[in-house]
Amino acid sequence: MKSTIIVANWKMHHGPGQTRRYLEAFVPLMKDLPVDRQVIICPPSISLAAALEATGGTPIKVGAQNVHQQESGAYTGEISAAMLAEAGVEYAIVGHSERRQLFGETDSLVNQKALALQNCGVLPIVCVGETLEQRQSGEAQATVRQQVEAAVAGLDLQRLCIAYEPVWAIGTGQTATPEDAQEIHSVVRDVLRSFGDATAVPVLYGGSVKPDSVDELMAQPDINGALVGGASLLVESFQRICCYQSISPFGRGVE
Ligand SMILES: O=C(CO)COP(=O)(O)O
Repeated sequence: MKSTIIVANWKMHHGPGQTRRYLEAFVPLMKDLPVDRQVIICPPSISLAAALEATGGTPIKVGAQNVHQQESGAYTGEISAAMLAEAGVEYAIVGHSERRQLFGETDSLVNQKALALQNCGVLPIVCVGETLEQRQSGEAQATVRQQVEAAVAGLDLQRLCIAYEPVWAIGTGQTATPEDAQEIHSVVRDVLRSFGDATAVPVLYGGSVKPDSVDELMAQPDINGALVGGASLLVESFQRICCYQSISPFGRGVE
């Protein structure tokens, strides 16, 4: 896997036509993408085919935003991991806080979904993160630790991404400070160590990532990429995020 992974989570935005128009403009801009970066676009399910077509033959990958945990059956409105794989989708987000909060997804369900994806060769991007209440009551680390432990059970660490998205930072414009994010990322890494090769798993940060906050976040030692919502909806801002300039921790100049 590439050393830095930048994922666009479009949520419920951009139908097939808008997806095509976006990618027609975006794909050519990615010719300047540094070689260590992987860009993944996660559109709504209805736009996956358009995204796959528009990114075919380019280094850009396509991911889904959700999956059903069962192989097949009477689950009206749902899509299986095998169907995603058959369509050419290589990644899928699972356990996003919006799914946990609005659709009642539990840690155990997130784990089942991730297992279903790996069984079909689709790489899960498992989201974890504490609420504002949990942070304010000093439970951020314990919450994330428990979410990662539950989500990762039985998974192959060589084919997995984790995304730390503090719920209070999502869509609020309130990004975690690089230091706060790094602190939780190192907790995630610590939990992963008890499951195997923790260095194999990219740990992404999500929550109000913007072109002007990305550089410092990505300079943290345990942050391996970004999961971007609002700022991925416009070509220009997402291009700036994807092509951020690495800041060397030793080369930030004099304060
Ligand atoms: O939820 C997110 C990505 O999955 C983050 O969304 P925002 O970047 O809009 O805060």
